[in-house]
Amino acid sequence: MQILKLRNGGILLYDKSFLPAELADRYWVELRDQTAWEQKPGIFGHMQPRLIASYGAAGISYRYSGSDYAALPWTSTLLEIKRRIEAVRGEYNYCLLNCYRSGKDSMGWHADDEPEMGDVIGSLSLGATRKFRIRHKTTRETQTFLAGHGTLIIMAGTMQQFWQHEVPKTKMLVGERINLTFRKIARNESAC
Ligand SMILES: O=C(O)CCC(=O)C(=O)O
Ligand SMILES: [Fe+2]
Repeated sequence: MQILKLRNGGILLYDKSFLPAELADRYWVELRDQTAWEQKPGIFGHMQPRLIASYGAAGISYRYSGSDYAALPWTSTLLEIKRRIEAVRGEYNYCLLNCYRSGKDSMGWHADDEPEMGDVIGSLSLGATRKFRIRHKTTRETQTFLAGHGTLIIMAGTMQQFWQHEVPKTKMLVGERINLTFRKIARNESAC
């Protein structure tokens, strides 16, 4: 496990081989086959270039790219993975899953800095290896990490305030990748 201290108090934990291969294989098959994958429109009405699904505690929903995603109830696979990541750092009540079907699927530069979002986000990758890049919002300093089968990346500290991250498209022939981001979302008490 590498612990990187980034500019302005960002913290990134990187463990390339967090999961043993057999366990990563089992989670990969279960999540690929048992997740309620959907493709959703993004902010400009185009479809997002990936499939998504969200799971979590009862009553948790998450606003993202202008849409509200009510969490489906936790599955035993997701609870097992959540416990493993919580043993490293964080405490989570929500998981957003992304499926990148090929090198054409991607996620653009963003920060998960919504006010209701906790500052520790645990991200597990399965399947094809893709680049996960981070960029400082003002200095534009950039670092690239390889997120492969069983890689854990935890973003913590002030990372979402000062840094953005992306999964760029690639022209290389790559297979499917599933990424899970575990988050802690504050309940919206004043929902009307
Ligand atoms: O796929 C990844 O590694 C990143 C996913 C991500 O940044 C997000 O879901 O907000
Ligand atoms: Fe993100």
